[in-house]
Amino acid sequence: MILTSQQILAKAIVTVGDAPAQASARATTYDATVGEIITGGKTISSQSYTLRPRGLVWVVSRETFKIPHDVTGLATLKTSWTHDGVLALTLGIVDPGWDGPLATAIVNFSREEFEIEKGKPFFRLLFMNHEATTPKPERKSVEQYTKQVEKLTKSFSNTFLTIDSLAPELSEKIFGFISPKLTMRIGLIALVIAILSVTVPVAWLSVPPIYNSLQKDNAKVDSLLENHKLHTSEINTLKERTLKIGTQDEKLHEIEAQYRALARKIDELTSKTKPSPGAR
Ligand SMILES: Nc1ccn([C@H]2C[C@H](O)[C@@H](COP(=O)(O)OP(=O)(O)OP(=O)(O)O)O2)c(=O)n1
Repeated sequence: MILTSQQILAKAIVTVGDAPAQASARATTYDATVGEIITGGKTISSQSYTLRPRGLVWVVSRETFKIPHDVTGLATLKTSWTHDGVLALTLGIVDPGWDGPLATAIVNFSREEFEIEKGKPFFRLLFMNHEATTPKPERKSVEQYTKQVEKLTKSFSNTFLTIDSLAPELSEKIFGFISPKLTMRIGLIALVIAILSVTVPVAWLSVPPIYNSLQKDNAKVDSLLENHKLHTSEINTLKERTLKIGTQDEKLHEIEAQYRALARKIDELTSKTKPSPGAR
């Protein structure tokens, strides 16, 4: 059975300091309020704390919860905080026998700053009545619990990773660390790699066709050279033949000339030996 706020008061579950808690504005739950705000191992002394985006802070409730043996509590963050992009890392069960405040780590997941004010509600507590149990009592004062949280937050980050706000910080750190000269060299190397990544595959694809066509061209050149050799030898044979014909022509001319000379002599002799018409 869920306890009503009157039943919560009647069972004296909630106390603030030594005084019993005021009546809850809720019908069946109790709103725990911000008591101490702790970050980086220290308790904040001011009345409020501005939780920046990605910021993480611990909150300890102002109230102490003394849970009877027949009651179990359930703590959850106020919905309006969740709607503002603020979440609690530890919610959960409050066991029978627990006698102390409650605490949680609050993370700002929003892009806006979030104001945490002491005395303002942050947790909603639901209590359920059941058969009596025999739990081991666990008592913690607000001071003890605050000291305990201070100790654990010394080794706790006060920010939570949020990539969009982390990216500018990281790039600032990286490019602040790397000199502009080195940045330029890295840029140039990246450009060369980009160009190679485009040209190498293209070259790789076009080399085999070019190689094949070169081989074909070489074969053509070889066959042309062979033809040229054949033609050259044919031309030489023809030249030799022409020369022979030339010499035969000359000899023919010579014979003709001799023949003509002989014919002339025969004519001369004939004319000499022929009796003149008056000599008879
Ligand atoms: N936001 C919360 C939730 C619970 N508690 C308290 C009340 C619980 O009874 C006690 C133990 O809670 P859990 O059982 O959830 O935690 P553990 O299992 O780690 O603790 P343990 O093993 O010591 O019981 O812590 C708290 O201080 N703050």
